[in-house]
Amino acid sequence: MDDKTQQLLNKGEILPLMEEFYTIQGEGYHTGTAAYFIRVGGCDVGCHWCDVKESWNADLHPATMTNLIVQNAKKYSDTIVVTGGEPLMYNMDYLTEHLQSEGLKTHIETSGAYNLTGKWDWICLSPKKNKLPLQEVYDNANELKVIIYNKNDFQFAEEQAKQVGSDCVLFLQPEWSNQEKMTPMIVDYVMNNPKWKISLQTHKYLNIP
Ligand SMILES: C[S@@+](CC[C@H](N)C(=O)[O-])C[C@H]1O[C@@H](n2cnc3c(N)ncnc32)[C@H](O)[C@@H]1O
Ligand SMILES: Nc1nc2[nH]cc(C(=O)O)c2c(=O)[nH]1
Ligand code: SF4
Ligand SMILES: [Mg+2]
Repeated sequence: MDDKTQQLLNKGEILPLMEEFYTIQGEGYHTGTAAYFIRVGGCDVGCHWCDVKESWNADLHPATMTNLIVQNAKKYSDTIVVTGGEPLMYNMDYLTEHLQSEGLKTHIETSGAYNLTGKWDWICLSPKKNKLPLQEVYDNANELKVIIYNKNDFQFAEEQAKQVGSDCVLFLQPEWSNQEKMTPMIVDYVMNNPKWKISLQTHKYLNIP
């Protein structure tokens, strides 16, 4: 990458764009709400069950002018979900300032493992054991969405819940490949521990992106 490109990337004026699509938010607090998704490439967190491993290598995704991403997004929806990959590997200030100045709501899906940049109307924090969130992301999370792959993850979820603010909405979401096994356990867990809610990947049941 040349110096000029690197500088634009550092300022968030370009971003490696994997895909963008208009769909229904399938997960968490805003489930059921129409939203435009911007998926940024690049992630080094390495979740073995990640459902978008194609996103991990940023070099495979074209550096795209952030202004163009914003001008396109505003044609589709008032609500923009920025996801990845791990969007906080990049400076999100430029993208979110321009989305908000167009009157759009900015939502993020993040592992919280990198500095919190950007101005967000909603932060969904999905913490990962192999690269824990930074304190500033815990402090600003609007929802905590812990993925349940096995029984040990309930303990991890409780530890993570201690780190977020008292208004943060708490979700347990079954890992997709293991959901037949874990969903009944999550149902029982939520009935016994009603501070938690269950989140399903409803877009996968609906066969939409
Ligand atoms: C693909 S990640 C991208 C954003 C960010 N890297 C993160 O992990 O939050 C988007 C959401 O999908 C969740 N997710 C990824 N793979 C999953 C799977 N196999 N089953 C359930 N949820 C999954 C993540 O935990 C996260 O909440
Ligand atoms: N419909 C839909 N909802 C989602 N919520 C979070 C997603 C993500 O991959 O970040 C996602 C996704 O990929 N599709
Ligand atoms: S942090 Fe997110 S994108 Fe990265 S590997 Fe884990 S689930 Fe996938
Ligand atoms: Mg997804």
